[in-house]
Amino acid sequence: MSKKIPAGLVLASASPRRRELLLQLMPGIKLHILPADLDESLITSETGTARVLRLAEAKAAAVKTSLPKEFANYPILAADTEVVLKGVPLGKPESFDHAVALLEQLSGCSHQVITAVHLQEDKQAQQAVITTEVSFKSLTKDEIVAYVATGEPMDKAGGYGIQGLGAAFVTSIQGSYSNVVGLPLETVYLQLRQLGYTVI
Ligand SMILES: Cc1cn([C@H]2C[C@H](O)[C@@H](COP(=O)(O)OP(=O)(O)OP(=O)(O)O)O2)c(=O)[nH]c1=O
Repeated sequence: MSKKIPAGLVLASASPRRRELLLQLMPGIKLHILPADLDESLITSETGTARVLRLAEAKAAAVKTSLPKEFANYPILAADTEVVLKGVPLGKPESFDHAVALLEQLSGCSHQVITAVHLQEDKQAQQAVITTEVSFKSLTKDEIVAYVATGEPMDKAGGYGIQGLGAAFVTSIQGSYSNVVGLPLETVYLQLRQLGYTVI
């Protein structure tokens, strides 16, 4: 059977984690990284699921309009990750104190990490939202402040990174690990297959 492998892929993301995860799935792929410059401020009435779907689709649409000619036929992959606590999307920390406040809310509780993935090829689009349940141990103020001082929380939804020092706070996880880091690989794999591509 002949394999259909994409000649290249456009990753509509500034996230180094998404780049690394995608290369884990497709080590030889020619990647064109084109971050979308969007307003990602929280809309208070919007659910987490609606938000991640809207943003993942908007990121793909934004880069589609500015693609250099040589990448015009490549599939476009975009994603958005959000941390949701008791139904409320938390966003990313806006300051040191905000990061401390977010981690105080996550302390001793379970929350959901949701990622929407949008894979676009020509007029065909694959979309999915994946949820992972994550539980945190109870945190002291001192450990929260020391963690925020490392700088790790600042560019991450919910103010922590499970792939970094943040792992020290996680007591359990139910669902996809790569989803928490920003790109659920089992979903990207399925979406690529649905477009007819062979990955493995
Ligand atoms: C919860 C959690 C989030 N994150 C990251 C994944 C995402 O990169 C980020 C959520 O913000 P996003 O807006 O989804 O992504 P981004 O701004 O980093 O990149 P882009 O929009 O250009 O694609 O939080 C971790 O790296 N580890 C974690 O444990």
